[in-house]
Amino acid sequence: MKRSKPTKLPPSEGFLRAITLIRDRVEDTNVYPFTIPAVRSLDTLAFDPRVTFLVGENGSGKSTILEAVALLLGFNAEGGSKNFRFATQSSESELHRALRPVRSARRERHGFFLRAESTFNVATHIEHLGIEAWYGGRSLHERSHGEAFLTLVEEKFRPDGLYLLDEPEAALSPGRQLRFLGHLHVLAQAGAQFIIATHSPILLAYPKALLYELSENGIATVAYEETEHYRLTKEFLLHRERFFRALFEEDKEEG
Ligand SMILES: Nc1ncnc2c1ncn2[C@@H]1O[C@H](COP(=O)(O)OP(=O)(O)OP(=O)(O)O)[C@@H](O)[C@H]1O
Repeated sequence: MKRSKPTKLPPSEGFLRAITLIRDRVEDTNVYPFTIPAVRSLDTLAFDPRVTFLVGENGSGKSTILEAVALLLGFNAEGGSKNFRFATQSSESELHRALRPVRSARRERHGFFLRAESTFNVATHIEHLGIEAWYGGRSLHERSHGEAFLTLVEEKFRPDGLYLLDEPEAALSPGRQLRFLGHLHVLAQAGAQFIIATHSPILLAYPKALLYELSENGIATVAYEETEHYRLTKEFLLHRERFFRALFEEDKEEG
């Protein structure tokens, strides 16, 4: 009798369950980053085992929290894998020193912290290390921003990896954002964990994600359709002439 191969189920746990703010370790709540409402209100922030998004207005604290998680887990502040040790300008906050990670029994074997502004520096460091062969055999500098980013995802991201991404959409056209979502889904279903700060209504639509919205009121879970990003983009695409009427009102008055 022919036996079917046992299917290997992906692990149900992620690597990082949560982060907890230890208030006793906060020296001064009146200075950055504790002046940011989302940081000030942090207590325990639980992550989805697969995909968590941080969404919110510019300056709401997404990058600050993502960077603190990266430093807490031992990533280079400016991006890259845990083996990357380059720095161009040190500007990280002290938040990671006041955080405690709540880890699962699983340990990530791969990982990347990518910030929008440092894909270029990550590419430079890869060249410096002479490891382009790992990234498709061609310098990441010889690719566009979006191509370099997708090459990293396609060549380097693994199911046993933890990935912290800051505005990955900055590099990607809408079509490539969809392609990225395809990779994200395959990797997440196979066991990878992602924590992503984003403004993209396309990425945020990923149906299996946990969404946190950062605002003046702190940080709270939110449904996709309730995010400002979804509502504003939808309204704009459906009724852009209304927006233009309101936005360009001044022109009319002056003319
Ligand atoms: N090194 C720093 N020192 C002081 N304030 C800072 C520093 N870095 C950021 N801030 C301030 O902290 C707040 C949160 O910044 P952060 O970069 O975390 O926001 P964000 O939600 O990621 O914004 P964006 O969507 O524009 O990337 C902002 O008001 C910013 O000006």
